[in-house]
Amino acid sequence: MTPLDHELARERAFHDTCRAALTRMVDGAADRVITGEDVSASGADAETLGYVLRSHAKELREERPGPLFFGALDHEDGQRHHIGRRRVGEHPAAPPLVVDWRAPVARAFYQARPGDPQGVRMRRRFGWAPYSTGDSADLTGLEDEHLAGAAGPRQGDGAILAAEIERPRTGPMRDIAATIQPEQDDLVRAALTTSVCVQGAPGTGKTAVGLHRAAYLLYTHPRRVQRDGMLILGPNRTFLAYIAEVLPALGEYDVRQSTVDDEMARAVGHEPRAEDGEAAAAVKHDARMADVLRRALYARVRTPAEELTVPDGSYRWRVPAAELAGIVEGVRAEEPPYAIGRERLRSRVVRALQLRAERRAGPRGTAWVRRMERSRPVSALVDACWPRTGPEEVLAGVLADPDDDALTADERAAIRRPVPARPHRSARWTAADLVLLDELAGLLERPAGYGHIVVDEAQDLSPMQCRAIARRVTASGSLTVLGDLAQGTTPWAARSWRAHLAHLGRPDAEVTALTAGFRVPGAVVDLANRLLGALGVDVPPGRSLRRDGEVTVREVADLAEATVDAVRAALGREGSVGVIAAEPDAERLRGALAAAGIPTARAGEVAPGAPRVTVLPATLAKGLEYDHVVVAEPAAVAEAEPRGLHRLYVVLTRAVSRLDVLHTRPLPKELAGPEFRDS
Ligand SMILES: Nc1ncnc2c1ncn2[C@@H]1O[C@H](COP(=O)(O)OP(=O)(O)OP(=O)(O)O)[C@@H](O)[C@H]1O
Repeated sequence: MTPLDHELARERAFHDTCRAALTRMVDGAADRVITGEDVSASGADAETLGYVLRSHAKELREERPGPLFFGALDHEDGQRHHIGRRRVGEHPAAPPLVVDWRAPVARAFYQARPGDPQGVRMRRRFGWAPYSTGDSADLTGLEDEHLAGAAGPRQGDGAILAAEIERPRTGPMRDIAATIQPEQDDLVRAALTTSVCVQGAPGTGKTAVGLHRAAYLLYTHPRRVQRDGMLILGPNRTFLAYIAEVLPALGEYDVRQSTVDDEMARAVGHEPRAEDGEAAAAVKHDARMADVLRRALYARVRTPAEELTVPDGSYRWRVPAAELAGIVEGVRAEEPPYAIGRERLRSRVVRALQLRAERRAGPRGTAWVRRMERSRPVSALVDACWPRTGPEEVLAGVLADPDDDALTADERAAIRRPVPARPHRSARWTAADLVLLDELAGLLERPAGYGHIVVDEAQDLSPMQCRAIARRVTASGSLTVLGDLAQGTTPWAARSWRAHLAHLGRPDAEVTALTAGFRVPGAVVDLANRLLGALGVDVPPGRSLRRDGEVTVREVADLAEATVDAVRAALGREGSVGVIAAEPDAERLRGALAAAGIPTARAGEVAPGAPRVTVLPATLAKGLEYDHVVVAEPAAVAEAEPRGLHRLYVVLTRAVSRLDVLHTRPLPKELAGPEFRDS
């Protein structure tokens, strides 16, 4: 037996020990589940405790089977820690067999290096068979890195890390807990109160960082983050389906994952049932709309023309119009949410009545105050000066007559739309209208916030969408903003992070650039980077950490035929295949592949058993990745929309290993250059 075999045998035996302990943990958790009938605590408390324990037991039971650790640290003080996706230990107070990757003691696994060993003598990485369900026999390799002290020889050459980075992709996105890199770890473990912004070239791990940061914060601040809630926002449902498995794999099940559009629809209680033209959408998403809406709402507030008279038994209390006007102006100047302003006005008016009453007739109690507040004259005054209203009514008014100097005549014309005065509930709102309704709802009442929001593909948000997100963060909460200015494809996409962060309510958040790419091979990065100069943004170009990669760029006579051939060839290798084209081409190519007997999936179909080939329109490619990508007719992708070159940049950078670019028409000139050969 070689020393390596001996170590592997020892580690497999330890894994068996951990597995047995985990089984006892699962059984123990189930045994500890109680209900209101089992304990003497008050019914509600027992029910809450029971719920928590039941949830914990259920999570443990439903945990996906897999290896229980991926690394280990030998510390200079002689301690050894195995590190895995979750803690394994039967007794909460005793040292665990496996430490959770998020625990402070695990940090050195990601950060220690020869010049700065952080008390670590040796770091060990374990190699597990692909798709292992956690059978100890699947532990097939280990690599040791001696960082300090009596340095022994390094076993392995970093192949375990490289294999993890270069592994073929199938199914949904996976977690990267085993291989988080130091610069990623800094972002993952930033303090809860710190809002971070990551400008990352394609495939640098922005999404991965955001999801692991979410898991880290939930582990490190369970009470605070769980109490206020955590929200992950992605660009579309296809993307959400792709990332949906990552947090559960890290043991976190209670995180809301949504799109901005869905979040708006849920908040305002309407689905979008109409579409805006380009010009109207551009105006509605512009930051100036915030002022337009605020002015429209507060234009409803009026100063009273007459004095207030309230009968009270044999008395009549009077407040002169000038004093009432002062009260209204005073409340308005305080800029409370509109609904609170209404109640504040009511109580100040009653206070003015009370002062008069007490001067004449002695102290008035709470019951008197309540009676005055509900009295008809006071309610009529409040309704007249600070009328009750709702977001739909105000927006309908703005769209019917967008009479605000902040907008040009053309802009007013672009959004002018007759909306039935009543009932507003049945109006046909557009997606941009929902954002405006949400802005108004936020002016009427402060919404409940989340403790932390992770926003992916944030470069594509409009200023108004950014404001909607900013409103949803609690006063002490924070944001993780992830994006790439070069991948901005919406008409309002950000060109600078500073301005964007200001709309997100975090003008001072630090912007960190990630440039080391885990997805895109060097040859693909080189091709995509040819577009960068034409994209009008100042971002550092990405580079690749991968050693593999092939690119072919071919002019072909028949796009469908060439696509079928390229896909056939790709299917001879391992991994997923993505065929990406402009919308009408995508449908045509799907048909050609079907006719050739090649089944295809639609974007976002990640269920086991889904076909290996996905055909998708370029507009849905953002955030996704495939081992082999066939880009059909790049010129059509570039021409399909105003920011078509940005879209093409996104499309080209979806390839994990191999990229075929097929074209019948000339390539966009920005992409043309020296020919690519297989590398
Ligand atoms: N430290 C890492 N170890 C292994 N794989 C990694 C690491 N970081 C990222 N990856 C992998 O690289 C791929 C790209 O990551 P991710 O999708 O998070 O990048 P991104 O910056 O969001 O990309 P894009 O902007 O193109 O959408 C994913 O498959 C991810 O799992």
